Amino acid sequence: MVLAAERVIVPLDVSGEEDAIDLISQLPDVQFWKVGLELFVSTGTTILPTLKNRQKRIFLDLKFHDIPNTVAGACRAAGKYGVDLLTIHATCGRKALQAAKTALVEGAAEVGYPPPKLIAITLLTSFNSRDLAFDLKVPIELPEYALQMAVLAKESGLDGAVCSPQEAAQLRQVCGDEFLLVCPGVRPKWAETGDQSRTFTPSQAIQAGADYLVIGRPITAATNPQESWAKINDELTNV
Ligand SMILES: O=c1ccn([C@@H]2O[C@H](COP(=O)(O)O)[C@@H](O)[C@H]2O)c(=O)[nH]1
Repeated sequence: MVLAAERVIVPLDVSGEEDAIDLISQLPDVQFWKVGLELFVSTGTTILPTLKNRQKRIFLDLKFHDIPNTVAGACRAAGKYGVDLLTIHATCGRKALQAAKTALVEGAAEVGYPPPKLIAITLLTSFNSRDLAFDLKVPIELPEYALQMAVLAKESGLDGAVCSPQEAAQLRQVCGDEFLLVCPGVRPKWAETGDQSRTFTPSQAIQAGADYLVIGRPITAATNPQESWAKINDELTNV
């Protein structure tokens, strides 16, 4: 039996701290929250101690993408907040991924936190095959591209990858059981897809091998977020 509280991460994709705290209070069963670009750029780091004080786990999803020295500096700083998960784009390349991982572990250790997990974005879940081929001019099939990005992350010493649940089974098979797979692009049958292209339902995503599902708007934009959370939990308990 799968419990949403153990496997679902909910993004705080709002622009104000009050709205974020309101969501956290409305959904007391959510243990793992994602802080992404919208909230971080709007309000800075203040939500991080709020989450820690409530004993919540933190996925800091800032999707770093820069040269080795710069991502290393950002990761060293992020490690000092006591976050559990942090993202970087695999397309930063091997040297930047390695430098980022080393700096993140050192930053956390400097203030006595356990090492956070650094996971690589393989290919954003809003992309489809056409976007990859015609806009990015990548001349290989999408699943193979996502797999190669995950392999690069693993070879560079990262802890896992962010991938579409549609690619999770293949990544799991190639990268092994210890490699963390975090999957956005998850949509219950009753939810709108929105800007996500490569989606699976929550139960399909778990069956494909995802460790964590990131599910935002189907919960946070619902008239009754608690009811949506309960429906997702019901679906998962039957997996
Ligand atoms: O490839 C990616 C990487 C990150 N995300 C983030 O996940 C959530 C998804 O929210 P929904 O409302 O469930 O679509 C969002 O914060 C994205 O920034 C992603 O969707 N795809």
